[in-house]
Amino acid sequence: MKEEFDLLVATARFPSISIGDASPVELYDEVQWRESQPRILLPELSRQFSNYATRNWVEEAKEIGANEYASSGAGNGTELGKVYSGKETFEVTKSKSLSTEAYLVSIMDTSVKFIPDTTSRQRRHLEKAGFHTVRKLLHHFPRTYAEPENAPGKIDDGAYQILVGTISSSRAVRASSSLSFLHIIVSCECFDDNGTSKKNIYLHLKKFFSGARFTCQPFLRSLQSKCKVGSLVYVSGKVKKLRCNDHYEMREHNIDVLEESEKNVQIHKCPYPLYPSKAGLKPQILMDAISRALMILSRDIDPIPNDILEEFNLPNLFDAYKGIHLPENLNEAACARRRLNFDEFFYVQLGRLFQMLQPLGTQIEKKDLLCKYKYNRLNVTLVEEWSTLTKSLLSALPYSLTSSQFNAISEIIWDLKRPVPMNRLLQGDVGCGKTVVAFLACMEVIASGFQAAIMAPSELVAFQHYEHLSSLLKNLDDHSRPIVVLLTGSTRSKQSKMIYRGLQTGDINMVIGTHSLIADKVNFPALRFTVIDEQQRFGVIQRGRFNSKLYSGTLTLKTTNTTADELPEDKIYMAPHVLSMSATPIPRTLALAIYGDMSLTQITDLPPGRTPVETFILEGNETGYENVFQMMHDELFSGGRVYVVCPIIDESEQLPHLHAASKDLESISKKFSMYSCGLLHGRMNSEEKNEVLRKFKSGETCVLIATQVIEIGIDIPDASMMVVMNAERFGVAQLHQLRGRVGRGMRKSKCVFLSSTHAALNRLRILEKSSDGFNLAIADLLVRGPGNLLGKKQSGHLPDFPIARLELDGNILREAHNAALKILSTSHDLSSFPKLQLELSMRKPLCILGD
Ligand SMILES: Nc1ncnc2c1ncn2[C@@H]1O[C@H](COP(=O)(O)OP(=O)(O)OP(=O)(O)O)[C@@H](O)[C@H]1O
Repeated sequence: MKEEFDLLVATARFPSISIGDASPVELYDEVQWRESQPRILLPELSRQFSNYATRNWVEEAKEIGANEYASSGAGNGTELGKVYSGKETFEVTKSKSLSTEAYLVSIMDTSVKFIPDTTSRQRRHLEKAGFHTVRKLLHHFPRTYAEPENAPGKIDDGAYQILVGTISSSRAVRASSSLSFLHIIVSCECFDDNGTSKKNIYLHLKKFFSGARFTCQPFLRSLQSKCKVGSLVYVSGKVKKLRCNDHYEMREHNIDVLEESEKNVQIHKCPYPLYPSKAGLKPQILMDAISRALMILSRDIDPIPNDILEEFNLPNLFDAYKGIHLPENLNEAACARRRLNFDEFFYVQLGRLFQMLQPLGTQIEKKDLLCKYKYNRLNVTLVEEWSTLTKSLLSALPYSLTSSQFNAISEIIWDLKRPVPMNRLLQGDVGCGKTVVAFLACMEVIASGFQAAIMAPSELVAFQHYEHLSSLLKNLDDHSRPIVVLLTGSTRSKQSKMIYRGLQTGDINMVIGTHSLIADKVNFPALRFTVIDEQQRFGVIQRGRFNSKLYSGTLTLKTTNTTADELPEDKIYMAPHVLSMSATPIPRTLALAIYGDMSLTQITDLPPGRTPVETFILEGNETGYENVFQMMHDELFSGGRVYVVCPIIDESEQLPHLHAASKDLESISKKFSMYSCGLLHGRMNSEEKNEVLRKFKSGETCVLIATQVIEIGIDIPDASMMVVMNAERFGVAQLHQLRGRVGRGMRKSKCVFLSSTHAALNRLRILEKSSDGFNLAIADLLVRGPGNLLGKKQSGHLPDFPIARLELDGNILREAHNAALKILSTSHDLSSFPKLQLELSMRKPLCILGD
């Protein structure tokens, strides 16, 4: 009773966001919070901090808490605790009541005005720069540390260096009526090239200001006064030798001027944090505010229980903040970074898993789901238990499934039989055979009397899937063959209307289409299974819209062997199972970060008989083209078929070096006049595109000149060679996708990437060395970062990790995932961890939870 009341006081008055059926997640809003609080804690806090030097605020807070809550009948147990105050450590009494715990956690979210010795002017400046709360301020991390003791003794031309020195000249110069610059020369003591004797070197740092207002004398004087001659400074940047001996330019520099008082104190043995400035606030001011903010923290602020900290070998949060801002040595800073990094991942994982558990009804279901994640258990339904329809399609296939395909489909069917909606990502390299896995899963759902839908990323792919499935279904008996239709933006309106009606009445069992499937007018009374092909091409909202489909109509389903009347009522109102497919293999780490709540199935092998595509990286010069044309000639002569991919459709005056598909069609048709050539690009309508592809598939055309419309999903097993013009314009993952359009049949295939710049050759060479999409994705992740690898739509939903680097911190992410699972296994609704509950609501994973 008491605990409930305390938690309410601490949290319940924040504005909140509701996500789906989950209970509202509260948002911190400083102004509203302060205004709406019954003024139990904050005015007192304010009083505390103003008398900070002489008074013990935690003790008082406890007293206040005790007095306030005594009137509400709450008693408080007490124990001895410690509060860090910079130089001193106070022995204090600490309340064990939940309210005080919550209060200690919420210290992080109090206004910066409660930081000791903060003037109202400082506060205004901090708030203007976005530092409204202590948390915001403490999360402004140093970009690096200077170590005066270990400062590099030698100048390394071309390297990024941090040096300590004295300003020997500082000039603010008006260069023209609209341009000025500040030229600072810093003198540093360094070893000479032999490393024997010391000498003075001079670093030139220049900063330019453009605009008439930056050329006035007061401005120039103030610039100069900020960097006075004789000031001690840390400078960091790229060092570049100048002509004059011992003079160097420092590019992309940062300069930290030490205050007079710091001169003696700060040239200490500890690493010196170098902060990025923000909104005009000098690093020095930020550093000062941060070190004062650290004083009001105590060891109790850590919401993560001790056993988790011990298990994952993490420092306490208080030590982590201290360690990142005021480290004694670099090891301490690294350890602190690991903890803060862990937190970034942990709360995202905790939030997602928490949200996933919310809709589940019983404790058993919740436990079962968590166990599944925890032990990565492979739950499968054996072939014998598959429906007759699924088994019939399996026997109608012209090949046998690979073992990975078998595992994938058995796992999916197991999920389909659960009452909990599946949310699974099926990953596999290009051409590994994901589509047939999806088809088989659809049959299982249809056989149990429900509807299935496949949403493809383009009309071309939707059409191809439709043709592929229809050709497989032809081998089935008439009476068991389900009704499958194609619905895209190009479907004629009369036909569309019939399809809408068929879906509504349940006459149609399955629909393949594009995003037109999620249009409002499409009603699926019994949609039980949705496949989203190339899911990264769809936005999160588009994907999510399928979930609402089930509720949009009354059920009057007619299927081959079940009627609506026979369907159990309780099953009707479930959101559909979702299988997302992706051929852009995302490294597991990244998948976990984005899809913390998704199960992952991977197809790891390719159908038998496939040989790796031979890859050539060539420079697009005369010799390069001669070689390529010779290869094309040999390929066509021996009966192969060739794709030529160009980055643009029509020639462009602005980009004359880019190959245009329409222009290349002319030149290639001339060069290979014995063979017919086709053209495919995004401006053609659906019918034209389908016709061009049909001709290429049947061999009527042997060369297909196309833009990157063919990048996804196109499946023509007889295509045996690809030439990509201006390959430097594409990312590695994209080129791998393109290359995946060949080598899909038994014929040995080759792929040539022509780069019009010499510089890009090295980047492309990785494709020569590896044909494994996962390796390439990891390489791409390291080179271009997660945002580029995932593309806009997905990276927009990538949580914001200010300190963690996904490409490097995969292990910590996995640990954070396991820790979140452990916590939720102990308490499904986090009721045993009120501090965590509060912290989760205070943090900002809400945009992510909104997925
Ligand atoms: N087990 C198998 N044995 C032989 N061929 C197979 C097998 N599974 C699928 N295929 C064939 O391999 C080709 C590629 O399959 P599919 O289009 O399903 O691949 P995918 O994984 O969806 O590829 P992409 O990601 O490039 O679209 C198809 O022609 C398909 O018929």
